[in-house]
Amino acid sequence: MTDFIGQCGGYAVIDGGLATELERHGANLNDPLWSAKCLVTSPQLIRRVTQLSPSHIFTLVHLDYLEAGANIIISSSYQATLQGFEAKGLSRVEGEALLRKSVEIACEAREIYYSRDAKVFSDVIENRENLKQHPVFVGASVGSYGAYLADGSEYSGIYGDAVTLETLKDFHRRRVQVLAESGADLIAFETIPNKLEAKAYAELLQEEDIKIPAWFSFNSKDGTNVVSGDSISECASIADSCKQVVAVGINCTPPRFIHGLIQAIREVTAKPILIYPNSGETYDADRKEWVQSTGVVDEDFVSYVGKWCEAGASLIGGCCRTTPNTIRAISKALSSRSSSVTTLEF
Ligand SMILES: C[S+](C)CC[C@H](N)C(=O)O
Ligand SMILES: N[C@@H](CCS)C(=O)O
Ligand SMILES: [Zn+2]
Repeated sequence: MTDFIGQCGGYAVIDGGLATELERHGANLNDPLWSAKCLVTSPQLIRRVTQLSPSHIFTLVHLDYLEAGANIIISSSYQATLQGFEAKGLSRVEGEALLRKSVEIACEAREIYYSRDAKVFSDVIENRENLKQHPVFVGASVGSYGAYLADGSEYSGIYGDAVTLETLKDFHRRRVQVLAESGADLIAFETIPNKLEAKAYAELLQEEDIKIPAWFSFNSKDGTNVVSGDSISECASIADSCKQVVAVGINCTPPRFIHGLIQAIREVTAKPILIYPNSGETYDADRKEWVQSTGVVDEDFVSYVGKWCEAGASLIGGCCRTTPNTIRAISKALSSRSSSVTTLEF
């Protein structure tokens, strides 16, 4: 991850809200599968389908984020679980295929992005040796058990005593195995709401000898602890102790809480720190809608970026309710701090 960040110029840009963009393009995510519903019903909403007629051009979310400057795009598997698919009547084999599909869509978007960029560059630049293009990783999203519950539990982290370490490991095991073999560059464990789930992920990575790296990203609603009330230091320490974890951080958390959380994480790990906050709005899990009043506009969001870098973050993006515009602005803010770009071999 450190090499990748170096290739990105010292700071890597993570994409923005995926579900947010699907909704903006008309998807109704009021479903237990939330954004993963589109994997079952309309993958074309997530993958750009470029045909000759402009009326057939669908907005493709991954590609929009790449064009906005993202170095890491995160697959649509956040709420894609084998158990959730089975509840919809899909077989285990079909569910595993959909998990792979979520990563394949992101990898295809990266290919389209590279080939388009190559075409644009080759039209204007004769010497291909000089072509510069930003590197891109695909992260396979793993949302928490609370995300699968589809009741906003990833913002409480309270699962009850019946849910043990073994419950969580068994819940995630096959999904993690499938995603690890999907062609993704890393597994993005996102919106981790408590210490128990972090421990379950760390043990799974080791027990299953997962061959691709992972990041652990927690969420907070007070700037001091993760949402369950567990200490961010303890959570980040679990990530620090796991050899497959190559970055640790915070996502889907209001921007105003991020600075202190970066400082707390830096005290317990030397691994790269990632942050991709949400807009600061609140999620109404019953209505499956965001309450707009508490959010910040892109300008305010981006005004934090310099301070987050100074506190130690080196991977920065956005989560729910952020858009390609947010990511474009982050990319611009980071490029003024970056030291280099890579040369791409076509
Ligand atoms: C990150 S939250 C907005 C995802 C959606 C939630 N798990 C739900 O199903 O309501
Ligand atoms: N990768 C997910 C995170 C939800 S918290 C998304 O952007 O929809
Ligand atoms: Zn989010």
